[in-house]
Formats: sequence, C-alpha cells, structure tokens
Amino acid sequence: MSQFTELRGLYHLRETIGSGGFAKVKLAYHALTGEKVAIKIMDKRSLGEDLPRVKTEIEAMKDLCHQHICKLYQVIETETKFFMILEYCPEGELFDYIVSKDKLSEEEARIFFRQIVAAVAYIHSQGYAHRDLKPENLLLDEDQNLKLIDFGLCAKPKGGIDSQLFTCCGSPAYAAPELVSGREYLGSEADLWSMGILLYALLCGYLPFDDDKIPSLYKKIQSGKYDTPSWLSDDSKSLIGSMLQVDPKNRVTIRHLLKHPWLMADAQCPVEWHSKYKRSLDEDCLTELAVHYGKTKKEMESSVSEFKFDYLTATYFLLLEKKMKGRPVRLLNKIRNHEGASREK
Ligand SMILES: Cn1cc(Br)cc1C(=O)Nc1[nH]nc2c1CN(C(=O)N[C@H](CN1CCCC1)c1ccccc1)C21CC1
Repeated sequence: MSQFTELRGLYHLRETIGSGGFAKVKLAYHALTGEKVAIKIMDKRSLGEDLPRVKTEIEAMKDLCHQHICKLYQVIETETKFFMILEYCPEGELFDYIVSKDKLSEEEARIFFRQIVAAVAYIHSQGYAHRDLKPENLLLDEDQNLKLIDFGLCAKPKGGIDSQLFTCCGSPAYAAPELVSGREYLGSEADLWSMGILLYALLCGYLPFDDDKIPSLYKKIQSGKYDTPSWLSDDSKSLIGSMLQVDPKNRVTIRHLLKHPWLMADAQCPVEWHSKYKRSLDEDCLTELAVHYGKTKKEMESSVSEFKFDYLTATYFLLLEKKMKGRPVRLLNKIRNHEGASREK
C-alpha cells in the first residue's frame, strides 16, 4: 500500500472505509497509542472550488469539542493534500442503521434524538449552524452513541448564530422552505427544520417530503404538507409538527426542544447538552506524555495547551479517549517502523 510519507511512523494505514466526491476515508492506527482513527484524505487538485469547504470544516472542527461530535485529532496539510485525522466510529452511519431496522421504536428514536439535540444545542451555543443535518452525517461509535460529522457546509455567521445567511446548501430533502425559496434565513432555524425531517425519518423509515424531481420536491417542502402514518403517537406528531413549521418564526427553538415532554418522556430530565470535555488538561495524560517525551509536566502542559492539532494534540486526545473508555493511560514505547516490526525505543 502506498504509504503517504507524511503519515509514516505516526499512523499505520489500513483499508478505505468511505469514499465521496473529493475525499476518501481510511481506517488507521495511531502508532503511539494503538488507537483506531479515521483519516479523511482530500486531494487539493480535485477539490477545485470546494477547497473553501475543507478550510471551513477544519476551522469549525478545531473549535468543537463535544461527546456527540466526531473529534478532530490532527490536521496535516501538504502541497497537494489535506489529511484530517478524526475519531473512528466502528458502527458506521445512522442512515444504514435505520435502513437495517426499517424504522425505530419511539424509545430508540428518543435516545438518538436526545443526542442529536445535544450536539445541535452545543454547536449553536458556539455560534455554528451545521446546515447539512441528515442520518448519513451521524455515525455510531462502539457504544451506540451518535457522532456528528461533515461540517463542510456549516456556517459561523460573523454577526453570531442569529444573523442572516444566504447560501443555499445542504441536501434538498432536508432543506428548509425558506432555504429552498432562496430567501434569507437563519442557520439555527434551518437546522431545526432538518431535525424535524431527521426525527420523521427515525420514526417512519422514509422521508416526509420526497420526489425524484427537485422542483416538485421543493413545492412539497414549501407546502409543508406531509402524511403522518398511523403508528406515530400524538406526542411524536406534535413534536415533528413543531419543527416542520414552514414559517421559521413559528418553528420550535433548540432551547424549547431541550425540555420538550417527548424528549424527557423516559428520562424525566432535560437534555444534558454541555460538553463533557473539561477545560483543564488531564493530569494522567500529561504525566504519561511527559515521561514519554522526557519533559517536565509544566513543559508538557504548555506544549499540549497550544492545541496545534499536530501529532501531540492527537496523542493527548487519544490518551484521554483511552482513559474515558477505562483503558490504561499508556503510550506504546515500542515504536513500530513502517514494516510493522517493533524495536525498543
Ligand atoms: C462506513 N463505515 C462502516 C463502518 Br463499520 C465504519 C464506517 C465509517 O465510515 N466510520 C467512520 N469513522 N469515522 C469516520 C467514518 C466516516 N467518516 C466520514 O467523514 N464519512 C463521510 C460520510 N459522508 C456522509 C455523506 C457524504 C459523505 C465521508 C466524507 C467524505 C468522503 C467519504 C466519506 C469519518 C471521518 C469521520
């Protein structure tokens, strides 16, 4: 396998697990921790006018640190390529999970939707709108937790989350009426509409507005009329209805969603949306890093806290991952060279 020289000794590349328009995603192992990562590789030449989207995604993901957002560990930029080293989600896309189960029970849909609401409440609190919320952009980790990905279309409006946007983007079936009508819109309100489509897809297994011709799809979206199958409970119908409001000013806000009765039904507590990641650095991880690099903890702390999204940032976050999963906070001191043979450091 053609080893990218930029990754040599840092990551051991394995098979391709996804390929899209201008990018592909490969499974890899982070050499120092042995943890699995997903490396999104983009070729600058084939990016063309999509290049700004990559920069948007990288800058957004550097800012976002949350239990339901796919973690960015490292960015490597060369003359011809971008490498984004990201959290590996072994269970794939929520889209495939829904298809495999036809549709989800209200209880299971609620567990997933609470996580989606938490992720969106967090990114809105950081001033971002995702603008491409759909089941393909929600991955499942090994504990069936959702991780939001693909921030290439997200917006961080200059004037804050509640200032007007124009660019029409995202996937048509999930796009809000004001967006498909080419009017000005608020990113946060468009995200809430997409979440209504998402909840409908979780509970029904198909989309409320669908048509293979875009113009007629847009007409259906702008009409706001969709059918509600018999198996939907009254509470589900009213929650979906509060998000699929054609007039964005009548649409429920993320703040209301957090304490909506349907979302609190089995849990009796509002959705806990704040990031579980602490501001302060983890002592155990710093100690292990200091030992490994032969530095004092103070030196280690100041290097790590720069968060340059270099190999040190990746190693810190992956050590933290190991700790949060109850695995030993240890670095592999046998650095395997690229043949895979290991030698004492
Ligand atoms: C598909 N699959 C099956 C299993 Br099992 C694990 C996976 C898997 O892909 N896991 C995984 N972990 N981490 C990631 C992934 C996929 N992945 C992705 O970023 N996947 C997206 C998927 N998008 C959804 C709509 C269009 C493309 C992607 C983007 C560009 C090119 C290819 C794929 C990351 C890196 C964040």
